[in-house]
Amino acid sequence: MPLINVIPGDKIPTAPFNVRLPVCRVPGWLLALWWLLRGLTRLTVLAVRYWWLTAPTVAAAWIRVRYGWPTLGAVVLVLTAVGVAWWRLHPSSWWRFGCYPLVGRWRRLWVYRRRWSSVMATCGLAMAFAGERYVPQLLAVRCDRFGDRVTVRMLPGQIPDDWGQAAERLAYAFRLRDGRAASAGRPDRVVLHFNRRDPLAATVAPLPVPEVPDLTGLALGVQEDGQLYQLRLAGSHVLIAGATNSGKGSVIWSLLRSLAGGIRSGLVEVWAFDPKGGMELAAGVPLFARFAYDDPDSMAGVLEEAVKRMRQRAARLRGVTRQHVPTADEPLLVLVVDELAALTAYITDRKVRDRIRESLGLLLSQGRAVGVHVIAALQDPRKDVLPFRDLFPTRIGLRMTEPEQADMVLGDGARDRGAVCDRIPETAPGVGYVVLDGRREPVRVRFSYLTDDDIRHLGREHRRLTPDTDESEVTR
Ligand SMILES: Nc1ncnc2c1ncn2[C@@H]1O[C@H](COP(=O)(O)OP(=O)(O)OP(=O)(O)O)[C@@H](O)[C@H]1O
Repeated sequence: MPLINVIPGDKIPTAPFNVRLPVCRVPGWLLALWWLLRGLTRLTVLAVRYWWLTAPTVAAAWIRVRYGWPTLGAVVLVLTAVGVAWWRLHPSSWWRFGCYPLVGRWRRLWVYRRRWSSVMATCGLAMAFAGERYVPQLLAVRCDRFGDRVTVRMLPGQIPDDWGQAAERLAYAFRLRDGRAASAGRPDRVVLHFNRRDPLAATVAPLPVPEVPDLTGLALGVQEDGQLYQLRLAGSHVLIAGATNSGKGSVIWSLLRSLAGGIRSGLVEVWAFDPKGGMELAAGVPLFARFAYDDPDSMAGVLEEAVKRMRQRAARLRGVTRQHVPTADEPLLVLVVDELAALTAYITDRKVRDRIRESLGLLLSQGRAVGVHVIAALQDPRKDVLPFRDLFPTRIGLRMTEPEQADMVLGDGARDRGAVCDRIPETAPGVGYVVLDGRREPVRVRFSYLTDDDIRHLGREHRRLTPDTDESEVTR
């Protein structure tokens, strides 16, 4: 038995009452006094810990004894009126500072505290050491409109990934459906996110188009915590993976919309490839400098032109700068490919396929520094379908059909850390997971959705202003 208990968890006594028979005779009254004192101390601790319950109860009892029922009724009435007035006049502060803190305390006591030890044991998060049992400590519960954020102090030896794997079981144990774990500011803590309602249930309307696109943060959608999701295109290529109808088109169009200001001014040049016959991208033709579809041979030719342009640019910039800065003379070149696998795997003509693969490999490995970026969507992320998966620094995982596909797209262990792409319902197109800089756990995002009218309107409002803009010329 160690001399000092070094485990910072809640210790569970092996039996409800640890009564040890005294070696010497202790008088019965002393024993009774001892138990009474212990009971009183425990009661005081509970009264202080749950002051938000005990303080109003004591105050109500005192008013009732001192002034009688009518006064107590009047005080309750006034407090209710103040609450209602606050709610009507300033609902956001009422929810934030009045309601949710109280609901959080109540849920901590009633939902979590009550079942904590048993749930920790049944979900495999409790441990035994030196004959004693320990459970992780429940530190705080915060509520908002969508669910609970539960902060826990982990036991030594546990990491947030252990909690990520158990998160769904924990959610069900606490009678909720959706759970995931995220690391907290301190290394001994983990935050469990349990949702009652999905914050991303509603479709996200198209976001405003900035005059000058910020390539370090293009706003494409909304994150689960309500913040805008901003994608860093500078120095990156983007891979969008998802099953059919998962909303890949909405990611592409959100991206094109955020770039539209630059397309109009000539800072950004988009070359679009739509191997599925032009169905997906045709509505935005006025935005594109090149639009290749249908014929694999011509698409291979356009890709080779892009490689040529990249090489010329690299030769010009060599020794001048290490990162290209877009100008109207030398714009950012963005290659958008809908269904990349149709170029890399499904083409039967081997020669054409090899030409395409070679060009793509060169663009992906050498394009970033010289302002040539590839944005590609695909359904099947397996390596034999997309050999250059690892050359895409930014990856987006939408709804997928197999659990292991999340790891293929977002990196090993992504699913255990919460990217459950296979669990995204078919009723939530445009919802996906992304990995943000400096965040271990993938973040759930909903991308904005542009209808065909929105796309046509975008094309009209932000069509390229350079003199060569002519749909018949740019469409191949
Ligand atoms: N972000 C979104 N928000 C709401 N609904 C969306 C969103 N994205 C797509 N949808 C809906 O889902 C349907 C399919 O979307 P989309 O065509 O973008 O999927 P996809 O993954 O590109 O499919 P495919 O692989 O067949 O081309 C759309 O017609 C639209 O109704």
